[in-house]
This record gives sequence, structure tokens and C-alpha cells, in this order.
Amino acid sequence: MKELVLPAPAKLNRMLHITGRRPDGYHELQTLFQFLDHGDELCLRPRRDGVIRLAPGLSGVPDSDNLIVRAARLLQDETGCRLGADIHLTKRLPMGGGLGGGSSDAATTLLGLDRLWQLDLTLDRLAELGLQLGADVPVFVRGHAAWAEGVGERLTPVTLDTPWFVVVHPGIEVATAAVFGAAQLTRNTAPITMARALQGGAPSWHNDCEPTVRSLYPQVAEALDWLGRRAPAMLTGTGACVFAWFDSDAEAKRLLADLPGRYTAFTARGLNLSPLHAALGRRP
Ligand SMILES: C[C@@](CO)(OP(=O)(O)O)[C@H](O)COP(=O)(O)OP(=O)(O)OC[C@H]1O[C@@H](n2ccc(N)nc2=O)[C@H](O)[C@@H]1O
Ligand SMILES: Nc1ncnc2c1ncn2[C@@H]1O[C@H](COP(=O)(O)OP(=O)(O)O)[C@@H](O)[C@H]1O
Repeated sequence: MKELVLPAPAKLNRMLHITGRRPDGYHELQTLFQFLDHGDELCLRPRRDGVIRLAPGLSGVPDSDNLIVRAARLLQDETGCRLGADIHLTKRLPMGGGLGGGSSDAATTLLGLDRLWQLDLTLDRLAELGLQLGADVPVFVRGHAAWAEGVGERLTPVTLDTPWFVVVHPGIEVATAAVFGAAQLTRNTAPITMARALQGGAPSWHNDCEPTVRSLYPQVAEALDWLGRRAPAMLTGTGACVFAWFDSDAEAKRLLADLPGRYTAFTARGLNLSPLHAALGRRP
């Protein structure tokens, strides 16, 4: 096999509750993950010499810290595979945006190299490896919209409504660790059942990180207010991106016409199945 060109889709957290904090400091969440038909793209080519080469890299992220390189090395270490890869990244998702770009890149690397290197690992095994790289990686490995608990690793597939979204980036990066470390963050939302979360649907959903992110990052508060005046708006993950949902692409696109110059934005449709798995012909 010469090369694989694969998508690394974005995710949204359609709702997010923080229900506790573990002894290791990580937070217990209940969240609904859904994919978008918009994201990064990776081109993977095998090398015989075992070298992992990423081009272009990301400014401000040394290659050895890049989740793509870390995912590839983890796979080599775990399987003893002596092949390497040239990896070309087309980065479209803003970093620290709450869209899971780095986690999705890592998952695409794991599944793509599993195929190129003919390792035939199960999605269970790849999700286990993914969790070592970040709490959000397993859902991208599994490839199905999901109700997630724990730190995001206990996943139950769900089928959500698939509206068109406007995703607005306020032009700043949010540090996930800063939000989870904030004294004011509420960590005591009572756990609910998945059935209850699904029953209320989008109008009943909220994100427990929002009040803290609003006060730590006024630019995110402004973007939420701007979008919220036009449609119901929410924060994804710990931000910085905020989103609103519409019944049609045309309605979503109309909103972009008024977008203030300080923001960037895109429209995308919600997906319950990851385009990565579709591209690989692999059942989530
Ligand atoms: C909050 C969520 C919701 O989807 O999204 P993002 O806004 O980052 O996309 C994620 O759980 C984020 O997952 P991910 O971005 O992979 O986080 P990690 O790299 O594992 O963790 C970054 C840091 O955030 C804190 N952290 C993260 C996840 C969690 N459940 N509890 C935490 O306390 C820890 O301090 C950790 O060192
Ligand atoms: N391939 C990658 N793409 C994006 N960010 C990466 C990548 N590898 C490492 N990172 C680091 O992970 C951080 C969080 O990235 P990202 O996944 O884009 O945000 P979020 O978790 O908010 O969705 C970045 O600020 C960056 O330092």
C-alpha cells in the first residue's frame, strides 16, 4: 500500500456535566460526543527505516509532543513494528478549540498506521492505546457518536439529531488544564442516566464548564453572547469554540454573513458515524 489519505473529524460536546473529581485530579464527566463533517486531513505513507516524520509540523508544538508523532511511536512500541511513516498534516481545526483536533489526529494516526503496517489491532486495543494519549482519543477511535462517562473512556454509542452547526472560534486558545484547575469550577452535578440526558434533547443540554470559561476568557463570553442573540448557543468542551444549531445549511450559512471580523467560523453537519471509519471501510 502506497499511501492513505484520511480525515480527522472535529467533535462537539453537545452537553457536558462534571460529576466529580478523581484522586489523580482528573474530572469525572458525563458528555455527549458527536462528530462533524469538517476536520483535519492526514496523508500517511509507510517507510522501511522506522522513522516517523511529520510535515508540516505545528508552530509552538515540538514534533516529539505532537499527538500524531506520539501516537505513531506508541503503536511502534506496543507492537514492535519496525516500519515508520511520512505523515503530511493539513490542519484546519483551531488548536485549543474544544473541537478535539489533536485527539482526532491521534486517532486517525492509530487507525491509519494499523492499516498501513498491517497490524490488525482491534478497536478495543486501539482505544486503550488512545486513552494513554488523551481523554478524548477513544471516541475518535471507536467512531460512533457516544454518551461518555469516566474521563471520557466509558462510551455507549448513541444516535443524536444531526443538525447543521455554525462553529465560531473567538480567536484565542483555551488551556483545558486551566479550566479544570479553576477553583470556581463546579464539580458536583448529580449524575444522570443516559436515557434522561437523551430524553430532553438539545434544548435541555448545557455545559458545566461555561461559567468558568466565561469568566477566565472574556472573548469566549463575548462570542457566546454574540451567537446566543441569534440562536441557542453553547460551548464545546472547555472551549474556545462555541456553536449553534440549525435545521438547514442555508440558515447556518446566513449567519456567517454577519460574522464580526475578529471571529473565524465554519458550518458543518453533525455526524453519528465518523468519516474516518467510512474512509477505511471499518465498522465503528
Ligand atoms: C474537556 C474535554 C471534553 O471533551 O474536551 P476539550 O475541550 O479539551 O476538547 C476533554 O475531556 C478533555 O480531553 P483532552 O483534551 O484529551 O484532555 P487531556 O489532554 O487528557 O487533559 C488535559 C488536562 O485537563 C485536565 N482534565 C482533562 C480531562 C478530564 N476529564 N479531567 C481533567 O481534569 C487534566 O488536568 C489534564 O492534564
Ligand atoms: N496534532 C495536534 N493538533 C493539535 N494540537 C496538538 C496536536 N498535538 C499536540 N497538540 C497540543 O494539544 C493542545 C490541545 O489541542 P486540541 O486537540 O486542538 O484542542 P482541544 O483539546 O481543546 O480540542 C494544543 O494546544 C497543542 O499544544
